Amino acid sequence: MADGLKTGLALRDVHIGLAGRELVAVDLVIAPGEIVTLMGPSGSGKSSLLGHICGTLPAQFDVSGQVILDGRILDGCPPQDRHVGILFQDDLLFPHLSVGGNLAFALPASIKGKDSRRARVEEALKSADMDGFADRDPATLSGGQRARVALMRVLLSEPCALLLDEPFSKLDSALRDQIRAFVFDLCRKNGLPTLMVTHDPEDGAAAGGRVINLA
Ligand SMILES: Nc1ncnc2c1ncn2[C@@H]1O[C@H](COP(=O)(O)OP(=O)(O)OP(=O)(O)O)[C@@H](O)[C@H]1O
Repeated sequence: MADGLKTGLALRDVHIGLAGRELVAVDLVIAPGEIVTLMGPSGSGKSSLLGHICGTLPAQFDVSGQVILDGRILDGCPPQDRHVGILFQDDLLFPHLSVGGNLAFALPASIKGKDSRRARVEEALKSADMDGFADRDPATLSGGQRARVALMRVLLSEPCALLLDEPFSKLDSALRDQIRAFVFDLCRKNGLPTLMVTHDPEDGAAAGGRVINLA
C-alpha cells in the first residue's frame, strides 16, 4: 500500500464501452466499511465494472478513468497484486481440499509456519461459527456453511476492498437474511469498501447504504 492509509475505493470518471457503445459511466468513492449497492438491468455492465476493478475485464472492452484503492492506482496492475476480493453466487470450494485446506489456500505467503497458518484458519472458522470444521469435506456442508466458508476464504486473502456479485441469489430466503447479515457485518468490521451487484432490492435495503442504478 502506498501510504498505509485506508482511504477506500475510488472510481474516478470510469467509463467502460464495448463495440463503440458506452456501457458504464461512474464517478464514485466508497469509504472504508461502506457498502454500495449496484443495480441495473441485465447486460447494463454491472459484472463488467467488477471485472474492471479486479483487473479481469477482457481486452475487447474500452476503458478510461482511474480505479484507486487506498491511494494506489490499480489500472495496469496485475489482478493478484490488486488486493481486491470478489465473492460470486457460485463460489465453489475446491472439492479435493478439506474446509481447512480451502481456507489455508487463500492465506498470503507472508504468513509463514504451519502453526501460524493453522491458527489463522481456526480463527476464521470460529468467527464463522464453524469451530471444528477444518477437516470436513466441503461436500458435506450445508449451503449456508459453504457460503460462510467462501466468504472467510476471501477475507483470509486480506483484501483491501470487497466486490460481491449477486452473492445471495442462490440461497433460500431464511438463509439469505442470515448470510447477508454475516457478510455485511464482516465488511464493516474489517473496514472494507464494498461494492455489491444485485438484482434484489432487498439486498440493497439490508445493506442500508447508497444504491446506484446503471440504466
Ligand atoms: N467476455 C465478454 N466478451 C464480450 N462481451 C461480453 C463479455 N462479458 C460480457 N459481455 C457483454 O457486455 C455487456 C455487459 O455484460 P455484464 O455481464 O457486465 O452485464 P450485467 O449488468 O452484469 O448483466 P447481468 O445482470 O445479466 O449479470 C453485455 O452486452 C454482455 O453481452
